Amino acid sequence: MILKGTNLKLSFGGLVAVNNVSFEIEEKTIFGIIGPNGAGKTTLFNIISGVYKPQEGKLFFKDKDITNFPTYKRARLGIARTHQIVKPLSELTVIENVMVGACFGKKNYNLKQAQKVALDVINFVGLSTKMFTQAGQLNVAFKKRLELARALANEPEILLLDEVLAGLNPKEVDSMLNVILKIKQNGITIIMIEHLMHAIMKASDYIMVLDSGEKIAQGSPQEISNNQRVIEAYLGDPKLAMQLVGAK
Ligand SMILES: Nc1ncnc2c1ncn2[C@@H]1O[C@H](COP(=O)(O)OP(=O)(O)OP(=O)(O)O)[C@@H](O)[C@H]1O
Repeated sequence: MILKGTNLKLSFGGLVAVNNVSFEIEEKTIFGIIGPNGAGKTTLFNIISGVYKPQEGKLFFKDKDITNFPTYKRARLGIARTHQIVKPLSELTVIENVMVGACFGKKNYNLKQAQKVALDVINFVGLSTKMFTQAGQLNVAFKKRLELARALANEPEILLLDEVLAGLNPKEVDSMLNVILKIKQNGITIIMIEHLMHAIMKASDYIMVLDSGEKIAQGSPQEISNNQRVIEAYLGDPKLAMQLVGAK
């Protein structure tokens, strides 16, 4: 077990965004998180990465209680994330952006070491042709790869991917999925939030389903796509419900 949450709870005023959520994530697996809009997925990511402190519950990284650790300490432990809205440093080139990631990661790299890590990661995610392009000039698909590269440059043990497939065309989705599976093969544990049902079903070893802040199911992709409660949760969004049933 690399990450464990117990009875996590976080409210915004009267709204309980994450309610009594517990989970255990095994090392070197892909753990998918799905749920309708507003289910609490991003809030849970923010609790895991340390942006928010839960009002109740605890978070453990390899049995170490990290509930009160600030974000930078979690990054040093090896927890890195991408953001739903990609935020590159637009004026800087791709390689400079990734070097920033390397400098703030697990190890205290100097510039030369950071450059080496950045080059490796840029090759790995397929961004080498864009290395000297200003980040602000990239299209969405390349910006998503850059976001992934910046997180990988932290040399994480756990990588949190927040909708890295959103806005990509089917070919780009396939290509990004291949990168994600390669990251897993390299021994990194991945926790991913995704609305694209067939993609998360294909990639994940286990899936946790949230609805209105609560965990309503957890299981293999096949178990989840057969789960009556999950299908009902998605009925407010018939298109997603059909994808879920079709994703069996
Ligand atoms: N900073 C905040 N202040 C107040 N309410 C918030 C805040 N962040 C999230 N919420 C609310 O908490 C609930 C859960 O939001 P969250 O973004 O975690 O859901 P989500 O499952 O990630 O949704 P989506 O799939 O639409 O991204 C929503 O009702 C949202 O409006």
